[in-house]
Amino acid sequence: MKGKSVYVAGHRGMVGAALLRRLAREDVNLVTVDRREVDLCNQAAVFDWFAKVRPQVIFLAAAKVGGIVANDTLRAEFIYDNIAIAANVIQAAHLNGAEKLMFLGSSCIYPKLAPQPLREDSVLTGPLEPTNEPYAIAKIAGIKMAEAYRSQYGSDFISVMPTNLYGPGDNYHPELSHVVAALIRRFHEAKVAGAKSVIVWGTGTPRREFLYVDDMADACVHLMKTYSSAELVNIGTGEDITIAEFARVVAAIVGYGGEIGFDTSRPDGTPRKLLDVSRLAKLGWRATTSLEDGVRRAYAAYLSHT
Ligand SMILES: NC(=O)C1=CN([C@@H]2O[C@H](COP(=O)(O)OP(=O)(O)OC[C@H]3O[C@@H](n4cnc5c(N)ncnc54)[C@H](OP(=O)(O)O)[C@@H]3O)[C@@H](O)[C@H]2O)C=CC1
Ligand SMILES: C[C@H]1O[C@H](OP(=O)(O)OP(=O)(O)OC[C@H]2O[C@@H](n3cnc4c(=O)[nH]c(N)nc43)[C@H](O)[C@@H]2O)[C@@H](O)[C@@H](O)C1=O
Repeated sequence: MKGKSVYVAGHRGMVGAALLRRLAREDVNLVTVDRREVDLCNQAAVFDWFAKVRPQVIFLAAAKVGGIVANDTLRAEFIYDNIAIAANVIQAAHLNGAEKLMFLGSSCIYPKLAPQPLREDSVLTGPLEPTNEPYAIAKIAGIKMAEAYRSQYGSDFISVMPTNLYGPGDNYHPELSHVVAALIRRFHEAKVAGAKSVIVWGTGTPRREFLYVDDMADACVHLMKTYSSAELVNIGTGEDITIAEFARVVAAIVGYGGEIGFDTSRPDGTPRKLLDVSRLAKLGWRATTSLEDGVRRAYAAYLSHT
C-alpha cells in the first residue's frame, strides 16, 4: 500500500470513517468521493470516476446497511443497491487496472443453521436467515465476483466477512439500526426520562458477536497488506453473548437501573452468529478492544453527538 492511491468507498459510513482514521497512520494517498458526486449504484458515474482517478488499492466499504428490521422491510433496496455497488465497483476496478481490492461481506452470508463457530467454508451449504436473505445474496454475489475476477483475470481481489460491528459513527435510528446503537440510545433516553422499564426486541436468547469498528479497520488494513488469496477471511472476536446479557452490559455502562423487558413479537433473527476466527489468528491478527471498553467508547461517541 505504501505510496499508493487508496480509495475508501463508503468513507462517511461507520467502517469507512474508521478506515480513514486507521489509514491516516499509513504512508498512502487517500482518495474519497462524495455520494452526491458519484452514486455507486450508477454504473456510468462509477466507470467515469474510476477512469479519471484510477485508484490502485480499494476498500469496498460502501453498502446499504441496517439492522434486522431494515433488512427485513427494505428488501428490494438491500438486494438492488448491494448488488449494484459490488458489480459497479469491482468491474470498474478491473477495467482500470486496480492492484488490489477488498470486498466487505458480512457474517450473515452463512446459512442460518450452519455449525458454530461459523467457518469460512460453510458459505452456500444451506438456507439463509430469511430476515436478511436479500442482503446476504447480494453479499454472496460480491464474494463470487471477487473470486471470479481472481480466477479469470488474476486480479488480487480479496473478501472479508465481518461480524456485527459497532462504534463511533453508527446509525442510531430507533427502528432501522443494529442492536448496539439501538440499545445505547434506548437505555440513555430511558435514563434521562427516568423510565421504569426498557423493552428489548425478541426473546433475548439469540447470541451475537460484536466487534469494535476501529478493531475492524485495523484488521482490514492488516489483511490488505498481508493477504492475497481467494478464500474468505472472517473478522471477529471469537466470543459471543446473548442479547439479554448484552442488554445488561449496555444498561450498566449507560447507568440505567430500571427493568428490562422483552417484546417477543419482534424478530430474533439468526439464533447464533459466532465466527470461527482461527484463519484470521493464523494470519497474525486478533481483536484488542473488550466489549465493555468498546461499548463505553461507543456511548461516549453517542453522547458527543446528541
Ligand atoms: N455495521 C455492521 O454491523 C456490519 C457492516 N458490514 C459491512 O461493512 C461495510 C460498511 O458498513 P457500515 O460502515 O456499518 O455502514 P454505513 O451505513 O455506516 O456506511 C455505508 C456507507 O456506504 C455509502 N453508500 C451506500 N450506498 C451508496 C451509494 N449508492 N453510493 C455511494 N455511497 C453509498 C454510505 O454513504 P452516505 O454516508 O453518503 O450515505 C456510507 O458512507 C458494508 O459493506 C457492510 O455491509 C458487515 C458486517 C456487519
Ligand atoms: C450485522 C447484521 O445485522 C443484521 O442481523 P442481526 O445480527 O440480526 O442484527 P441486529 O443488530 O439488528 O439484531 C441483533 C439481535 O438483537 C435483537 N435486538 C434486540 N433489541 C433490538 C433493537 O432495539 N434493535 C435491533 N436492531 N435489534 C435488537 C434482534 O432481535 C436480534 O436478535 C442483518 O440483518 C445483517 O444486516 C447483518 O449483517
